[in-house]
Amino acid sequence: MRIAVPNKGRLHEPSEELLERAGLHLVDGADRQLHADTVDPDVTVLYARAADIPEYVADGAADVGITGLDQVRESDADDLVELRDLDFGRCRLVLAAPEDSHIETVYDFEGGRIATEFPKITRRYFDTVDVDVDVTEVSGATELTPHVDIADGIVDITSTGTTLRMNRLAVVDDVLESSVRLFAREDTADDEKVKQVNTALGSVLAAEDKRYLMMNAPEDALDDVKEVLPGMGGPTVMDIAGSDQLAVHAVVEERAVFETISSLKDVGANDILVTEIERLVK
Ligand SMILES: Nc1ncnc2c1ncn2[C@@H]1O[C@H](COP(=O)(O)OP(=O)(O)OP(=O)(O)O)[C@@H](O)[C@H]1O
Ligand SMILES: O=P(O)(O)OC[C@H]1O[C@H](OP(=O)(O)OP(=O)(O)O)[C@H](O)[C@@H]1O
Ligand SMILES: [Mg+2]
Repeated sequence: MRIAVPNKGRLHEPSEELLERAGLHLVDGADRQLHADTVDPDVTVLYARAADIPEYVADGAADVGITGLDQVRESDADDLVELRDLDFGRCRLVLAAPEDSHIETVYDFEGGRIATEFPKITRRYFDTVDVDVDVTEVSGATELTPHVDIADGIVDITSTGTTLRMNRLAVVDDVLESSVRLFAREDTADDEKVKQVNTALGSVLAAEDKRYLMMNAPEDALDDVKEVLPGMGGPTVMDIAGSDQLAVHAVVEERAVFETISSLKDVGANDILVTEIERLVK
């Protein structure tokens, strides 16, 4: 089974890190630039440009791919199946125009020119709103084009909004919300190995906002402790040899940890440990 992963750019490192955390450790080969083996002899990694990954999966060069939804939508590939939102590379594709222009809505672009790295998504968007524009494909620095009279507006990626602001551009409309997805072909989506990889990646995401709490508590405090712990399926309770205390373990939401610890102390729990969870397979 081959996984296509971005070879550079901002998605490269987080994609590799996610595979590592999922237990699919990469084994260094001489040609790590092109592909890599993993600890699972049946799973290899193919490195490709983020924009080429949907095609690689569609053509069968890889069985699953990791790249932005924007890239999947911009590709010609149509038999791709999304398996999971991997929850990084979050950004928006927006329609933007110079702040000092008279453009306020998409309809003000009628008969105008749009520059973008995403011509297909852009044409589809303008078709949907039934506005006739001339779409010019550029390969970068899209934000500059309205200032050099190449375009009246752009469709481009934004996340913090810094680049738009720096180029005195204002958002006119949202075109697409994107984040990195794991996707497959229709004919690979149900493969056993594909499912295993999907489960492994999902287990990392499921663990991310959870913490494992361990504590000791006097026996007569157990009911109160249980009351405080919202844990999945209730806490695990164990006897401690030679002690009248119990050991209590539970998984809790990360954002509830602070409050939970105060409440646990109030009802008599002590020696409370909080640890991260690497993976959580349900
Ligand atoms: N500012 C951003 N914030 C969040 N995600 C982003 C941002 N810019 C791009 N992305 C996501 O990352 C993907 C790849 O962008 P990136 O800039 O890393 O690659 P690239 O520009 O295609 O790289 P290169 O041109 O160097 O090969 C985009 O398709 C999008 O899904
Ligand atoms: O809203 P912001 O946080 O400013 O992010 C938006 C910018 O990020 C991306 O560029 P990137 O940094 O990937 O550079 P690139 O043009 O070389 O791809 C994108 O093309 C925008 O220009
Ligand atoms: Mg970029």
